[in-house]
Amino acid sequence: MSTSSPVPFGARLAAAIEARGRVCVGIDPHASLLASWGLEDTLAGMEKFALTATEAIAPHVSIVKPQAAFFERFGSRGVAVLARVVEAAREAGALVCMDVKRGDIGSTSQAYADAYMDPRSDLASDAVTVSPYLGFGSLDPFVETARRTGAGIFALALTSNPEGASVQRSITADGRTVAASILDDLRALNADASPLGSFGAVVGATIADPGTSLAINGPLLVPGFGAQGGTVADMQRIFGDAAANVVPSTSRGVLQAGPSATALADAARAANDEVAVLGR
Ligand SMILES: O=c1ccn([C@@H]2O[C@H](COP(=O)(O)O)[C@@H](O)[C@H]2O)c(=O)[nH]1
Repeated sequence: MSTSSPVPFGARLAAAIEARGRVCVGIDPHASLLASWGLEDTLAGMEKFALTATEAIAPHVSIVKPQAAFFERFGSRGVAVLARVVEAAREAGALVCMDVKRGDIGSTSQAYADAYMDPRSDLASDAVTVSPYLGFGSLDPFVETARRTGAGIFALALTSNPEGASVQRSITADGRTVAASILDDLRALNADASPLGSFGAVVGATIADPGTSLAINGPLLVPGFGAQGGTVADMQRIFGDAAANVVPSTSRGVLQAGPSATALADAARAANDEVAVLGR
């Protein structure tokens, strides 16, 4: 039996970005995209969309981000397709961030961590999005499971939707914003990590001034690039010196190029080229 420790997510992500670029492409089988691909809004249509997109895009990017909701809406058979997407992405050499935004009381969070981070589950991914809004400490099971399995987390800090600010920019009893306190907690988890910690934040490409340091020595998953209007210039403004740790994420911006596999691959490569400036 091997006793070697798993390579942490942060180190694996840093190497993947070096090899394949920093863009993350979301696998989001929206009903509207199925229609534009000429597919029916059925389980079979969703399966065709998700696997075509994953097989075309995953060989060209460091990481993909399936949005679980678009699979869950087809019930258990949709979740089975999600497991196949995870498998197909990994076979193509891409990391997988499962976008499920989970978080609950600690004992329930452990069950979510088992589902999405433990290799014994067919939904186990390299990283998972988590919600810290039951208190950062409620994420401990995700943190401990990540350390044990070599997975990572992305905690929602400053999300791309305009409604997020009403909670995330609220001032806590110690005078920090809620988002700043989440970022501080992530920075502490990443304190000794090199080249990159495994405990990341979600920060939208559509936000105004973050109002706090985004340097957490961990990855910054940045949705809102593309269809939601966020640009490379926005990311340079928002992230400043932390831009080197940014993983811009776009779903519809690439997926709308389908159903041609060649066009999807070209769109993924173009997105990668567009954001390459962030690391320089
Ligand atoms: O703050 C957040 C957190 C997550 N998302 C998710 O990212 C994609 C965005 O899709 P686009 O088509 O590129 O707009 C989607 O799955 C969201 O649930 C986000 O947008 N903002």
